[in-house]
Amino acid sequence: MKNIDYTMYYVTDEDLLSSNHTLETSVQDAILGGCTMIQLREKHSSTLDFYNKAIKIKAICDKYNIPLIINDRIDVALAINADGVHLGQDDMPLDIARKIMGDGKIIGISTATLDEALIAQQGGADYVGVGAMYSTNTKTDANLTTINELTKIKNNLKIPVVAIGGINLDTIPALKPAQIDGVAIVSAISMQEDTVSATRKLKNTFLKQYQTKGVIFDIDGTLLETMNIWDNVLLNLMNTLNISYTEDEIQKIWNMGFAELAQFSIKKFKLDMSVKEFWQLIKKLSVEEYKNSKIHLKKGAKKLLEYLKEKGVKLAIATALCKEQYEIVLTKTGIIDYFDIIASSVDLKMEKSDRQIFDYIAKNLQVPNKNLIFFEDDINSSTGAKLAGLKLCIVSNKKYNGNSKFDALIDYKIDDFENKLIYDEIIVEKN
Ligand SMILES: Cc1ncc(COP(=O)(O)OP(=O)(O)O)c(N)n1
Ligand SMILES: Cc1nc(C(=O)O)sc1CCOP(=O)(O)O
Ligand SMILES: [Mg+2]
Repeated sequence: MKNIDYTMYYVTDEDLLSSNHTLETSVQDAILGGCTMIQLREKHSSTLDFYNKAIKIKAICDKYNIPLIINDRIDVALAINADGVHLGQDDMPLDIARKIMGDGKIIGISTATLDEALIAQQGGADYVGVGAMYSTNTKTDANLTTINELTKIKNNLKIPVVAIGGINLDTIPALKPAQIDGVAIVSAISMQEDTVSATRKLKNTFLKQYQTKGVIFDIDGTLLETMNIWDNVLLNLMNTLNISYTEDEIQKIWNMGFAELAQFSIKKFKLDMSVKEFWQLIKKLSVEEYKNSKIHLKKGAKKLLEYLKEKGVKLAIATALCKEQYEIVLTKTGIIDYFDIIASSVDLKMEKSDRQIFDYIAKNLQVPNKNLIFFEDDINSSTGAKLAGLKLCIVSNKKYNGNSKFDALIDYKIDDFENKLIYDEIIVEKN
């Protein structure tokens, strides 16, 4: 099956756009706000206009690697090589559409009942759009369906289920019992001036309905108070190499990854060493420091790990430390056995700014991405988690300056693990 994220599915309607937007800016901003899929729905355009718009929207979707679905028109979908088409009960029959489109394309089918949904699945649909959940001015001829029917559909289908019709910040929480794969939205995105923020709020509200079934922790600065150790590592690094960073540079260093620090230092001090040799030196110095120093867990960390284990929540680590480093600190602090998987970005050659490492952890834990939360102190290392559709909780750490560009990605912010918010809202849901 095609690996598509249906979480936040923006269905366009040019007539509804807020006056500060064009179709293109609206789609681009929805994507920046976390929309995972776009449907171009043009009910009044000529074929030429539809085609021209589709070409432009395809370029935006390709730029961000977001799937583009064309509403109703198989010819337009094929002409622009869209990812798929969405068909209603009165549109082209599914079997014919599949013959024309081929197996590689996504075909979504509108359904209002379990019977329709089962027929769509049997006929080879890739997903179903279920609605209208609530009456809506955007499509006045849609039959209403209930949350109960939606839940039945989700429980009886293997293919993804998205809800449509009157979905907004107020109605999303009611969808929770169905635990569907995503929401398809027109007006609650199109009509907003601040599309980025509106989309983000809708997505976060939707993601909150997923119970946390797995928690991923970063190590340095998040689970462990190891930042003073890294002060010493930096000092020893400067002494060993006979170099000196300015105060300003030291501030910036806390926001850099190891590779970036190596490249920066080698260039600045014209060091006669490779990035690999620089990393080996840091590794050696940090291993010494980890071995010789007292290492403290962040306040409340042990209690939280015990609590999560008892609740059957899967636990993982995503760290930039390699095995030799993390084994020392996790063993010294007595927490190494809590984790079902420890993923080192260095050992796996995957960046935390990329979603790959989070997809890897989710697969190994056998927990869907939507049910995972990532605790991290460095926002720069958190973009991958958001790209993978995880919830994100930042554990404040004074060493990191933060980055306003990424601030909007944060779902929760805490100072340490004693914060009641973790137990009352982040991990345990209040019904
Ligand atoms: C995701 C999704 N679900 C349902 C629809 C409605 O399709 P349809 O019934 O064909 O109505 P129109 O959108 O064509 O007016 C949809 N477009 N997307
Ligand atoms: C396009 C569409 N299809 C529906 C269905 O029930 O199949 S409801 C709908 C319109 C959804 O718009 P809004 O998010 O503004 O309510
Ligand atoms: Mg249609």
